Amino acid sequence: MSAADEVRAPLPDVSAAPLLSVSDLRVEYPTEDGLVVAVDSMDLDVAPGEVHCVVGESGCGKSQTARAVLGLLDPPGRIAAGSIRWREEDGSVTDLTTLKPRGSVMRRIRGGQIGMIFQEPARSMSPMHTVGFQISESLRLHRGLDRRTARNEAVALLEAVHVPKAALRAKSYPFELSGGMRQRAMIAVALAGRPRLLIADEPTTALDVTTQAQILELLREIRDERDMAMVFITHDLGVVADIADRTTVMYLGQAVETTDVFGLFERPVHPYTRSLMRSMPLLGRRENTLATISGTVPSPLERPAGCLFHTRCPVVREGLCDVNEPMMRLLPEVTEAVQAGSADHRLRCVRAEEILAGEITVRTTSGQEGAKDG
Ligand SMILES: Nc1ncnc2c1ncn2[C@@H]1O[C@H](COP(=O)(O)OP(=O)(O)OP(=O)(O)O)[C@@H](O)[C@H]1O
Repeated sequence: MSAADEVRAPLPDVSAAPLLSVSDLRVEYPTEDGLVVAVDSMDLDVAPGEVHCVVGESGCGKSQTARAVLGLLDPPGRIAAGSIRWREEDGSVTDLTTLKPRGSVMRRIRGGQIGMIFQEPARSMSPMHTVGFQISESLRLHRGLDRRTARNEAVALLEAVHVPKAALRAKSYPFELSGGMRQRAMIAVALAGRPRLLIADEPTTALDVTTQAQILELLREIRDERDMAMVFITHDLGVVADIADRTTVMYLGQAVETTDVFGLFERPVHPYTRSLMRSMPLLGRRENTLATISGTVPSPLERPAGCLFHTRCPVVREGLCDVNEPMMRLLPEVTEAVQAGSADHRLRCVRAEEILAGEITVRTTSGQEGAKDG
């Protein structure tokens, strides 16, 4: 059984109006060395109730995309182009890029309708206040509860995320808790506003393997119990196999392939996605050697012309890939893809048809796949 087979079915309906729709997003940082383009032409649609994983190597713009959505870019970072459309409960749509990051509307959405958890609880929890106080404050701000009700509800939330002796732990400061318990407390804070979307940025990366599995299990349970979607940022394909409904693969600030979890594991097409899949350890993989992706990620100060991946691509065609900037488009072999359940498989590669037709295969440096053409 492949890793993807273990993911629960059925997948959420992606034809439903997206809850979150990031379109053509560009995030820039003017620096002394020049303009850093952290995110460019980035698209990301999240359907109601789906777990959408965002994967890619370090520095590819996963966190910057999430922080742009949350209005949490550090100065001098700025959204230079694009839209971030958020569907409100009443069906109306708000473009989050038009809101003041610290304004009242954004504060109502962030931490309320959109919850967030990070790798480091210190980024979303204060070391100065008890865990119970922080959950209560969120309950009061986003749900208008009075002090006493909020206190009781905070303990109930800690119980819901399986913190033992919740009433006692509510009186603890974050630093008094173990890593796993702190992560659970942070999840309780995030859930206090009854979010319809939870943005989780590498929430399990710093944890040991056992605790990581427990937190993933908790997140799955929460998603199934509450009507909540999740954007889950990770560089770990094992985590993707465990939790994702859909996945967007990012390279150098943009989405290069987006597909449901079956498409990702059974039928990845983009040469970068294929290389990435070969380079990451996965439970149950038969080969015991891992490939490396040749070359290094170009500097975001000097982004290549044409396809951003062409400088490392094993099937680059000179005169084509280094010239033409590929657009995001639907998988060409639509009929078969639809039958396989990947109706919304999109990617950014001008050679996708040749790859799909088997005219070229993507060779990685460990050489598990042979090339029919170069
Ligand atoms: N304050 C800043 N000033 C300049 N560049 C920045 C700043 N913050 C982020 N960047 C750049 O934005 C790009 C994207 O960073 P981001 O943190 O989103 O990557 P990531 O994919 O989340 O990586 P990781 O997995 O390591 O967290 C990187 O090239 C990074 O150097």
